[in-house]
Amino acid sequence: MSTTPPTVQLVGVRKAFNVGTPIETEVLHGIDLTLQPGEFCAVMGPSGSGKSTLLNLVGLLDRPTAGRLLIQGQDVATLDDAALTRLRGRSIGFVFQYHHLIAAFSALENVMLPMLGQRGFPDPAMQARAAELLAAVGLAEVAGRPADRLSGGQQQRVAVARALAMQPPLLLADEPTGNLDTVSAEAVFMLLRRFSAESGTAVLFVTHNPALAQRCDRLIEVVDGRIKPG
Ligand SMILES: Nc1ncnc2c1ncn2[C@@H]1O[C@H](COP(=O)(O)OP(=O)(O)OP(=O)(O)O)[C@@H](O)[C@H]1O
Repeated sequence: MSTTPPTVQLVGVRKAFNVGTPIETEVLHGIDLTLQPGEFCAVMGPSGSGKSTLLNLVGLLDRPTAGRLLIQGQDVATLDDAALTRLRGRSIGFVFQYHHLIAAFSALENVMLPMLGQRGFPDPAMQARAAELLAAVGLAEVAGRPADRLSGGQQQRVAVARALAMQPPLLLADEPTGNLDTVSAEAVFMLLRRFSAESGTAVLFVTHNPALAQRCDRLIEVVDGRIKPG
């Protein structure tokens, strides 16, 4: 019998940074966390508690100093940097507070970028998929407009469409609604919720907004580099 592995599993994960040889400072002190497919998990915690460090590890942008990290059952310690990059491109979408769109590119071109990264050349199917995603986030009318001529809320919705382009099993959202007004924040949140429910994508959603956090499937709190028991 085959069972689907958790999308993310951390066992005793620690992260220390070198802050001048030989001084190391440990920021995460043994994190245990399991995220199942389709689970939408809010991450809260004071500034500096280690939330972004945790997301960087789960997003394969950095490696733990100790402990085990598995993505869809695969222990990432067994992967070299090239394999890690491939796994990240295939499996993980990112949405940040500041969306990092390419200003001069149209909304459509920005959404096509991850697909281009995988294929290396544009094709009509890619364009159709990007247009479909923009329609799904309510931006069909502005698909051809350069990113820097969109409102903040529209830009963040483009960033969400871009993150979903590869249909990743895991989405990491670091304060994606942090710089948005209430109406735009609600639209982006609902979009992420809907996408996760429809596609079985597991989501880690860092937020300082307790009202949004309460509406997630689960809420974890990171305090001083540990997940608060609760
Ligand atoms: N590359 C690094 N080198 C040294 N220390 C680091 C590094 N990255 C993060 N830190 C430290 O790790 C701690 C946790 O930082 P982190 O950015 O993960 O917190 P956070 O919970 O995401 O905060 P915020 O809510 O303000 O974004 C902080 O004390 C920070 O200074």
